[in-house]
Amino acid sequence: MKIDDNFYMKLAIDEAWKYQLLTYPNPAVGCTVVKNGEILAIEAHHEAGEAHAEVNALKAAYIKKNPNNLLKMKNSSHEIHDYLIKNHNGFFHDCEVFVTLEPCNHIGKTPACANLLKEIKPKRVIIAHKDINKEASGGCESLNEAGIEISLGCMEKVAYNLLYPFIKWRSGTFIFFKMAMTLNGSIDGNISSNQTLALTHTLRDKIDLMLIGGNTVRSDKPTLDARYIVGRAPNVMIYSKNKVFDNSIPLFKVPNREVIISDDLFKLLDYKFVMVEGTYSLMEILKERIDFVVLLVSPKIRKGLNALNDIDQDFEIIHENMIGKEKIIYLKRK
Ligand SMILES: NC(=O)C1=CN([C@@H]2O[C@H](COP(=O)(O)OP(=O)(O)OC[C@H]3O[C@@H](n4cnc5c(N)ncnc54)[C@H](OP(=O)(O)O)[C@@H]3O)[C@@H](O)[C@H]2O)C=CC1
Ligand SMILES: Nc1c(N[C@@H]2O[C@H](COP(=O)(O)O)[C@@H](O)[C@H]2O)[nH]c(=O)[nH]c1=O
Repeated sequence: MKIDDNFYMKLAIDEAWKYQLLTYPNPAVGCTVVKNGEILAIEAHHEAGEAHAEVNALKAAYIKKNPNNLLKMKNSSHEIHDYLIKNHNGFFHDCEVFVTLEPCNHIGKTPACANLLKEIKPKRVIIAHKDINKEASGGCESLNEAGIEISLGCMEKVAYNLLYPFIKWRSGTFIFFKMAMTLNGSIDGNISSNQTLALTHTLRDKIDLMLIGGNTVRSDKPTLDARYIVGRAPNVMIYSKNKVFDNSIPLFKVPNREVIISDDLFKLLDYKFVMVEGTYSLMEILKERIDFVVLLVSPKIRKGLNALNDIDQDFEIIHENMIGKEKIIYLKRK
């Protein structure tokens, strides 16, 4: 394996994927800090409002070499920026910072990363993808003006898939289709581990709308809340022609949530971030509208409902991660 810019950037990209979709409305971003060939930190942005990937990585890199430093106690992005600007003492001058997205150049919920980098002056900043958000872009120019060497476009195509949800929800609607299955394709009953269910519930907590099929509501009698993480239950649209449901089904009883029963899929375009929980009937209907399929694969083989359907669709695997002992696979339609 060649240890080059692509190698370090891939580490940053993989770290960012661990938080894919969880950073909404922000993009998922990762960052690797390398000092004279030694990897000091591989970090990511975890959640909107929290520190950006660069800030987490610069903090971790500094602490790696200064383990008992006060910086350990600083958690907010503002505190970390302030501390590093005042105390870096040239620590980063021989560092290379690999970041999957152009460092932000504006003060939003957190201070500008480009400003922090200008102050601590790393040897080089390597960027995979330009920021498409006009408000936050301009980081490259700003670093250039400060005399910091920039390399732009390292693994840009791979980073594009990472950035894709952000690109879609900035300009319209991002729709992903989540499906849990066993290794042999069974989709009924309890499939996922508690850790994977917690991820599903974290996603439910983040989205603007969940879409679910009419039959699923009748057969599963679901709740569709975010109880595993004590989060916010999403608004739900039940895709239905029939439109007749027993209103004792738990999902109708969850407080502070809207339930729409509709056969109008154009309604999805009123929302920015939509999760579909479904299987093959719904996938067949929605396949042209779906941006990502997120498959949660449990390492079990068992008797159950399988893929007996008419769907015929090829996909590209754009990423895969483990969640505990289960696998999460991200797919894009070919
Ligand atoms: N493993 C997993 O992750 C999941 C498993 N499941 C399971 O999989 C099974 C199948 O689910 P899934 O494949 O998602 O599909 P569903 O059977 O839930 O969805 C299809 C529904 O879409 C509605 N529909 C179809 N065509 C139209 C149309 N032209 N206009 C309006 N509404 C329409 C119908 O609702 P109506 O009949 O009300 O008209 C139909 O019942 C479920 O029964 C459930 O048990 C479900 C979700 C996730
Ligand atoms: N069984 C299963 C899923 N099933 C989905 O969750 C719905 C039930 O939600 P709730 O009533 O809130 O628990 C069900 O109708 C289907 O959409 N999802 C997963 O991630 N993993 C699983 O193992």
